[in-house]
Amino acid sequence: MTLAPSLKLPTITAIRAYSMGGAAAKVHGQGGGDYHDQGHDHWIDDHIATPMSKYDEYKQSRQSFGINVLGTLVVEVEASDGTTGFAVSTAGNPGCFIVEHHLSRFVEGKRVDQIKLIHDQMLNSTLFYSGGGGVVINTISCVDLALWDLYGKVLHLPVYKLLGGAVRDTIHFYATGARPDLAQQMGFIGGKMPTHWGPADDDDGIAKDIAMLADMRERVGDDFWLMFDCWMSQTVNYATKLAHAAAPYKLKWIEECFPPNQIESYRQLKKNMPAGMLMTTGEHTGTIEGFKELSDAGVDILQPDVGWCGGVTSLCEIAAIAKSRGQLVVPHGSSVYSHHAVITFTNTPFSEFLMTSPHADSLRPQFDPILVGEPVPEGGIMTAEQLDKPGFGVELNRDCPLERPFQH
Ligand SMILES: C[C@H](O)[C@H](O)CC(=O)C(=O)O
Ligand SMILES: [Mg+2]
Repeated sequence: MTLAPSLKLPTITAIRAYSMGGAAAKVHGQGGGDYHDQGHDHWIDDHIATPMSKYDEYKQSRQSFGINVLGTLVVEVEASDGTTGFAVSTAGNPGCFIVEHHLSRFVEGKRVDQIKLIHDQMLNSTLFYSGGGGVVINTISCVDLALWDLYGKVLHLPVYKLLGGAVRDTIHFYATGARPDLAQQMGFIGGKMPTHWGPADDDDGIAKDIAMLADMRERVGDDFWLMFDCWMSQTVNYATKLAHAAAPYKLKWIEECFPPNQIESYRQLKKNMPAGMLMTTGEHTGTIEGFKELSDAGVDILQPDVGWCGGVTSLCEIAAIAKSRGQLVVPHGSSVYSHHAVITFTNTPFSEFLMTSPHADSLRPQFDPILVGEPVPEGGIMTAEQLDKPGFGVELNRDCPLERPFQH
């Protein structure tokens, strides 16, 4: 078959990987693709419950145990017609090594539309060291996103149009941060707060997080959604007690109570949940098999991070798993990479906006400062028009302190 002349697509001539921030860098606390790499006076590092909270010395700050060691990974791909695409995720220098010395062989020389083939080759060739998740899958996700960006930029189409087009004109957002009451004033439909206490604090911990919820419910009134994000910090018993204590305050969902592979814990919690409250998780799950297991366990909302689950190519597969079960897929906040996908999903009625302003009191683009032109919801809403630019509609901010630690 010969393609129409206009459809003769260029090939990929080069892939380059850069890092910013993280433990290997001289400059820290900027944000970027590793949104946990913020300054010290930031809500996202203020005594949030984690699996490390059982150690007193790691209770106060997630940076103290290394949540920001990886830093930002930037992957840039260049086509034979001179077009470039790029993406960012969380993988820093280790990601740069994997891209330059391993994944580059599957990318260079392929046509810009061969994304699914490259995706399959990246996943299968890394199975012997990926463990089905973590920094390897973050890296593969970043390459996948860069390829979609390049494809859109070559065709002069936004990624959401390449994926089949928008199923709605707008995306409505809830906000994650320390101040749901301020998010309400900004037009968001709900607010998700981190829990600050966990099983090591026992009933006292539950009482303190419920006091925070009660105070927030008082501020926002009855109809605004409030949710808890538990960042893998709990046990089934603790999560069950917390969920029941939160029910009178109309907690909409309880998120990521356990580490990603504790499928049995999710199955148990689902059985114990108060009527009407949702159980959600998925941001640290890196395979479609993992999402199938979470779906089987009865998770109500699957929450893949498109930068950590295999990219847009995997996110579409995960959305299909959820759809086949009547479950929702509401990705973990990942800005444009998520917006372009979710506007095409029938089972994503709303999405997440992660507040990266230090006090969660103003709108700051999630991956600030690494993307130029990163859109933010206006009045809690984003329109399809805001996404109507080639690729993911953003450019790389070359004023950021990018390093290229490896070259092939
Ligand atoms: C606030 C949470 O601990 C985490 O930093 C972000 C997250 O899990 C989410 O947005 O969901
Ligand atoms: Mg979360």
